[in-house]
Amino acid sequence: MSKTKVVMSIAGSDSGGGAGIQADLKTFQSLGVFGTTVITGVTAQNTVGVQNAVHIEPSLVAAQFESVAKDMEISAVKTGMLSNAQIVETVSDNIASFPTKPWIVIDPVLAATSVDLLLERQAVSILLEKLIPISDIITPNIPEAEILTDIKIEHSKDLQKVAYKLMETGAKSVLIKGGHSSGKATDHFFWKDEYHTFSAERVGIGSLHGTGCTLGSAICAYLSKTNDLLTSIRFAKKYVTQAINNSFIIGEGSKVLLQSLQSNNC
Ligand SMILES: Nc1ncnc2c1ncn2[C@@H]1O[C@H](COP(=O)(O)OP(=O)(O)OP(=O)(O)O)[C@@H](O)[C@H]1O
Ligand SMILES: Cc1ncc(COP(=O)(O)O)c(N)n1
Repeated sequence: MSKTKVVMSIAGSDSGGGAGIQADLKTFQSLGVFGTTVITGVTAQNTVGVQNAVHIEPSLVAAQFESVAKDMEISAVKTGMLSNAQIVETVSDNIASFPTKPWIVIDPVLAATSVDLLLERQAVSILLEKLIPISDIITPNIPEAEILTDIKIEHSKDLQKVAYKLMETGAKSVLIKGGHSSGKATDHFFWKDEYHTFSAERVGIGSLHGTGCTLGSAICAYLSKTNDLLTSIRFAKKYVTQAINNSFIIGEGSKVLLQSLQSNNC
C-alpha cells in the first residue's frame, strides 16, 4: 500500500505556543499536511520574550531524524531555530542523506522578535557553508539578510545585492520578508534571473509573534502539495496575511496569529 508523504519542521519549542515548532505544526494542520518534527532546542518563552533556553544534544537531534526518515517519506522540510553550530551541521548532514530529496525551506532564525538569540553567532558561518547551499528557498527577514551577507539594506537595490550574494553561496532562491520595513508588507523573491514581489496591506496592530515561522511552514506545506515554488509562496503569503488579520491577544506582549483550517485545498 502506498504511503502518504509527510512534511517536517526542524525547529525549537516555544512554550508560549505562538512561534517555533508549535506554530509550524498548527500551520501544517491548517493546510492539511501531516507534520513531523525534529526538536533542536526548548525555550521557556511567552508573548513578552524568551526567558530561558536549552539546546538538544546533537546525537538526539540525529536520532529524531533517523526515527522519522527510516519509516516515512518526507516531501518537504522547513528549518527554524537551530541553536548552535553542531546542530546546524547535524541538520545539514541528515537532510542531505534522505533517500529522496525533499523540498528544503530555510528560515534562518537568528533572533526572536524579542531580540533574544536563537542561534549562536559562531554558527552563522556553518549555516552559510553547509545548510544554505542545499536549500531550495531561504526566507530571511531584513535584519537576518543583513547579518548573513554583511550588506546593509538601505535602498531597494540593496535587496538584489543581498539576494545575489546568498544565491552565490548556493541558495536556489531567496525571499526577503518585509515585516521589518515600512509601507506595504512586501516580500521580495529572487530566483535565477527572476524577481517577483508578494505584497499585502500592513496591519498596524502592534508587534506580532510567529509571522516568520508561519510563512515558512506554509511555504513548506504548499510545496509538498503543489511542487511549485511560485505558487507555494503566493498561497503562503495569502495564508499568513489572513492569519495576521485575525491575530489576537493572549498575553502581555506580542499578538499571536490565528491559524485556521483552510477550505481551498489547492
Ligand atoms: N504588520 C504586518 N502586516 C502584514 N503583513 C506582515 C506584517 N508584519 C509582517 N508581515 C508579513 O509576515 C511575513 C513574515 O515576515 P517578517 O518580516 O515579520 O518575518 P520574521 O521577522 O521572520 O517574523 P517575526 O517578526 O515573527 O520574527 C511576511 O510575509 C511579512 O510581509
Ligand atoms: C522556538 C522559537 N523559534 C523561532 C522563533 C522566532 O519567532 P519570532 O521571530 O516570530 O518570535 C521563536 N521566537 N521561538
